[in-house]
Amino acid sequence: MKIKAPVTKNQRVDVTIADLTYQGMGVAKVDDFSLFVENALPGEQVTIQVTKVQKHYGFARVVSWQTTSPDRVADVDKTYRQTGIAPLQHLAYPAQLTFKQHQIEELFAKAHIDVTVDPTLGMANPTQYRNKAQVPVRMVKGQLETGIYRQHSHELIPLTDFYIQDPEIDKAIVKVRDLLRQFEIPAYDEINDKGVIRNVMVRRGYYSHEMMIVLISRQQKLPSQAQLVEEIHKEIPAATSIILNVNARRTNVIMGNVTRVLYGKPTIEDQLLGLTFAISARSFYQVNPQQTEKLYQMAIDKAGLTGNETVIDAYCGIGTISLALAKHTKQVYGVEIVPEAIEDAKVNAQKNHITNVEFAVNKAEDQMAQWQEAGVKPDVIVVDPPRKGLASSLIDSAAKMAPEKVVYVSCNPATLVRDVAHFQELGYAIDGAIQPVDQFPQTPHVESVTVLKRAK
Ligand SMILES: C[S@@+](CC[C@H](N)C(=O)[O-])C[C@H]1O[C@@H](n2cnc3c(N)ncnc32)[C@H](O)[C@@H]1O
Repeated sequence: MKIKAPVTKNQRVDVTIADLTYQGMGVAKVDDFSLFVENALPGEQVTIQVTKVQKHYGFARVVSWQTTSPDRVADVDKTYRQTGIAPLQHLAYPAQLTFKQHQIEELFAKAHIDVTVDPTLGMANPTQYRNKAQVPVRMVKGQLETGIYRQHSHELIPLTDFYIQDPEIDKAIVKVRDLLRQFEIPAYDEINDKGVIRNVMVRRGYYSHEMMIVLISRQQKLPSQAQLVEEIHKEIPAATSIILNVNARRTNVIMGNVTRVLYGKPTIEDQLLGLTFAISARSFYQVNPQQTEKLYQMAIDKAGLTGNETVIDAYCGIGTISLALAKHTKQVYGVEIVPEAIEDAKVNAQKNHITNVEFAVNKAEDQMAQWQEAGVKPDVIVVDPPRKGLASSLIDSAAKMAPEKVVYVSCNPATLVRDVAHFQELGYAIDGAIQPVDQFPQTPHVESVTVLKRAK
């Protein structure tokens, strides 16, 4: 049945914002037809102008506010919202934390699963927290620029202060940008698939202050490579690792498969919970180090280890959770799909003199099936998957191994709910409250820890 939208493009309407989507957009209803409105908060009375009408919903922008929410932060820089750096910046931080808690509650309620969600653990200073930046390099108005894309586009907005990033990283990006200009290294031209330098990635150790700079190039070698590297090293002495990554493909994936050390070490080091970790360019490492310590401690506490357990850490990255758990238990098995991350994990076990861990490079779902067939009997399984959540077969294998507990570290409550429902079908139930931890302030992303316990 064709639904006739009650509004047309460019029409102005007075509305009260009814809700906030999980992406941070205000929701206005006109005769039950939803309009998504950027920079609008629940309760606000606004005049909106319709910008797009689709079959079942539309989009609008605020023309004027008649009333504003008590949770509104005034005078925010709209670039941070438009680029997706900080889509929730206009919402006061305590309200952001409540928004995240409610998001988990709502998603479980929709699935008819009874849960308690504790208040989100936030940060004292919820800005400048990111330890990693990946910025595109493009020509804008005839000049090489670094910045960020406008949301849902490939239009580069030049930027030097990224607001949620470690300011030392922002400064390093500007220095690299200036050197790229000085050596006249051509920026990548996406439309014609020409040019050289595509992206710059910078990662900085929160405790170590070591910095890794990765130049992502379309070519095997950069023009003036030796001089450029020498100058980067001179300008940024903290850069203990300067890397070239080659990505010659026409793709939105940032890194290619070839990684070459141009200066220093292939890894930088950082510490978490008193352990030292080597991190290579292509390995995952949590972006908010202060909150990561809280998150991991929460996962360790909730695992309730006595020292005698066998634990599986699925999606283990460079072994951060595995090694933090290893100190509290008998044996840990970790699995991860990225080979470089597992190389880091093995080095990290040695660095921290930890011998009761075994790491495997594999798809977690395949490795879990192999462990199950081999008769591994974990007492606890920790999972920390990417946003798409757990493979269904992983849950089946996990349940067959009958661990007492599953500790689920999730960065996406929607897939968490789906996976919890599957575990419930296999005899597991949520134990205690779900704990959200704010890993991504100013953004709508929600991280949490949930414990599932096997029915006796
Ligand atoms: C959210 S990260 C967690 C990593 C680690 N636990 C940490 O806290 O640093 C998810 C990890 O899963 C890995 N991954 C993605 N798909 C996978 C799969 N099918 N099997 C195993 N690992 C996978 C990614 O490379 C990434 O390291």
